[in-house]
Amino acid sequence: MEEEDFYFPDTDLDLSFTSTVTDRTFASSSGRSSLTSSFNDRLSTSSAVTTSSSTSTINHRRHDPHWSAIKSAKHLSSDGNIHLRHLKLIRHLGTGNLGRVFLCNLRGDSSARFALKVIDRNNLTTAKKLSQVETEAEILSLLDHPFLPTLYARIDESHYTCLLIDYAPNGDLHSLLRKQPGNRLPIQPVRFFAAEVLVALEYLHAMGIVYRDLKPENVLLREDGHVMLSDFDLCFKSDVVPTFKSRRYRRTCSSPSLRRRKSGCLFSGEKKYEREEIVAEFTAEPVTAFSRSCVGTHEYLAPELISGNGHGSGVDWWAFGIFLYELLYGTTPFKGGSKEQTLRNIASTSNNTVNFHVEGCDSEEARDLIEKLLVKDPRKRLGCARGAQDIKRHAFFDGIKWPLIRHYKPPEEVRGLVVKKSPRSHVSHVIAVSPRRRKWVLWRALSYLLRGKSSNGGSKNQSNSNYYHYIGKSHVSRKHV
Ligand SMILES: Nc1ncnc2c1ncn2[C@@H]1O[C@H](COP(=O)(O)OP(=O)(O)OP(=O)(O)O)[C@@H](O)[C@H]1O
Repeated sequence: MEEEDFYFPDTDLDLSFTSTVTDRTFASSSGRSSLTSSFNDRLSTSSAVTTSSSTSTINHRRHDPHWSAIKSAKHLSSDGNIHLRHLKLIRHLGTGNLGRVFLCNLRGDSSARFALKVIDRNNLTTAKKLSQVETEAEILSLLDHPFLPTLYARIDESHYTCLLIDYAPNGDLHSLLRKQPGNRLPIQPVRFFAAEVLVALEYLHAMGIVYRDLKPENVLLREDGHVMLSDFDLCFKSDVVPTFKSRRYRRTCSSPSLRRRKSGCLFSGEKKYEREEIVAEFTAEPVTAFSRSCVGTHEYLAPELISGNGHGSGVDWWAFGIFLYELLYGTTPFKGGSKEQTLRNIASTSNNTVNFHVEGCDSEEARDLIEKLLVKDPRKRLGCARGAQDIKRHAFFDGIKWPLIRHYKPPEEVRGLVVKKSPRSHVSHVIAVSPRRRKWVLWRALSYLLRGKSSNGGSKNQSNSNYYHYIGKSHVSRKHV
């Protein structure tokens, strides 16, 4: 497609957003819309972004080309703010419930590309839609995470509200799924995408934000193949009381040397041992979150959302279960012939009745995790008590070094995923390793680090890059209601 330039007139903006050059690759292809009826949740915090380009530059990514471009443009602006006249629209990326999204860059600086979400407030006919715009702007202004978009500027000019955010050139996961045989992905790419989404949800929950619209359409893919959750207009926010607790948990181990170890090791049979570990855990779940609004996308709605008796952050863990199922099986588990039937199927589900009689993944761990997430009673659902920690510990994610998650290399075997190599990707793949192998890898890494320390005077940077390098080499291993 030929790229066209759109120039913002300095005074009148009315004609600036009427272009219909659409990049179909990025338009949502599912037709699954999110429910927005009875949206009435109010955010509890005051808006952090009220004027144009007021987003703070204390962001840890201030040295990246996007922030540098923003800073230069601000210097050139007489009032120190970004205005629409500073932006050059390149093409239309897609249209959503609230507005249109354009690819753009700053005039005179094509090194950094952005997505500009343009909302014409004159077109928002209801108070509910206006409130959704404010919700999205407010949530975006709070985010600072590699798997979530950064808000570089909010621009309020004339009757437009524009949000300048990260551009994700690899489209969305739903479109990617449609390019795969059977509309499903192999287990390793699923582990990769699911792990990143899990970490993004964990961060949102720690900020007191309940997402409520998880679906492959809202998981965008960055240039380097890593995920970026989008669409925050259905979120709601509550308080979080972070806790730091020691917890005992049992792990199955097979090493015979454990037999000789102290009381923490429970003998259970000839070769298998259960070891009790005491782990200090940080949990920050919005446990007091409560809403009665029925919002989301039919196939992803949790039973408590449909019943309308009130819901909290557990709806995101239910949706995470549906998300995993869809990536692995190419469909959703409660899908009916109509939206009403889908809702009836979800409402009538009882615990442990997920239908796995469809062609797709045969991983027992995956099925077990999905079953534990798709539990009707939110009090018994995995993730609802201690948040993402419990899900991260599930065998499905065995072997993932969570602190290194953003350094994992995106899956290369996925058809249609064009990944630009990033210097950050040191760790080769998200491959499951046995506890024994993991211990060996850690032990080798430790001795490698110690050796490095004595020979290079203990340079921190040197040790870290060696560690990543070492781990890498040793193969650690649809619209609204
Ligand atoms: N940061 C981005 N980078 C690349 N494409 C984007 C970006 N944000 C949105 N898009 C594309 O623009 C389209 C419209 O996005 P938008 O967020 O406005 O609405 P939506 O995702 O369809 O959801 P809703 O209607 O619920 O708001 C999306 O389908 C997506 O493909």
